[in-house]
Amino acid sequence: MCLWDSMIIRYLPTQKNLKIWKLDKEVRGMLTNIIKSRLADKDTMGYGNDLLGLMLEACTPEEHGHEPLLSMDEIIDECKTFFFAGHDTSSHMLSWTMLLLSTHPECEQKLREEVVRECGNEVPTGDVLNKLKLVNMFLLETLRLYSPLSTIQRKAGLDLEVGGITVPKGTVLTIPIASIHRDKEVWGEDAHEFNPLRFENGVTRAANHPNAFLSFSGGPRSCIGQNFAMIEAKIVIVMILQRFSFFLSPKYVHAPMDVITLRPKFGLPMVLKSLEM
Ligand code: HEM
Repeated sequence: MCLWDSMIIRYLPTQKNLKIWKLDKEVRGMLTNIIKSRLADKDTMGYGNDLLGLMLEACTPEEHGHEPLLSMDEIIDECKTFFFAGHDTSSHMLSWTMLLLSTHPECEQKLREEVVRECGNEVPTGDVLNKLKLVNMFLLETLRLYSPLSTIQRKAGLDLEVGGITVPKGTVLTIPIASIHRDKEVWGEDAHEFNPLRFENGVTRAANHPNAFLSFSGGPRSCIGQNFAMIEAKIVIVMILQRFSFFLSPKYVHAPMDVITLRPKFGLPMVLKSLEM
């Protein structure tokens, strides 16, 4: 198929396109309704103290004396970006964390001890989260072995040379995060093994190269939500460890599947037991 054909096909009413357009219309409709209700409640409730609220505030011409900085369509697109970039990535990180916790019961116990020591049965505060070194190392090791994004791409903006190879301007480079994360030359002989302690001295000292850990990418276009994602994951894991012991259901089939994000193909059936009983 030539480039022209592949461009044209996006506009034809194929079954796939009809589904895409229908879903896009639904998502846009949903977001438009949320935005409309924020605008309607503005005088009594303000725009809201979340990202959408901040965007709406920045775009209010009457308050800033200029044209809106973002159009309604752009605000909707930003909402979509944040939702899709932040939802599946975080939820799959949590799935893999639960898998590794249940297959490493000795770690589960150590993490629970840390959680009980630092925050008892309370909901963790920001200060407490910073003290959870083992939980942090566990999450990083989970991300290393099961990075929600297995590859990212970059387009060379100019002719350049990488590792002795000439890369012409315009070349699309795929950065194989999953392979780099399991490379013995980078992580040592135990690269394929689960060992959270490798992160004992921080992310930059865990491998032979300071930027070897790439789950959130690196540089100026790295993940803008990485701190949020780590805080969110820590809170969830702490609250589960406080309440439940768990093990993997015999029905679990290990089949990581890479569909934009890396997910367990057949889900993650688990058996949870309340610690209060
Ligand atoms: C474990 C969770 C997450 C992982 C593994 C992850 C991973 C990544 C990676 C690898 C990139 C770079 C993509 C590329 O260059 O092609 C990225 C970008 C991005 N992420 Fe995340 N992310 C996570 C959570 C989040 C959350 C919670 C949010 C928002 C609340 C978020 C928002 C974004 C946005 C907006 C970008 C684009 C940044 C830009 O292009 O400047 N991510 N993420």
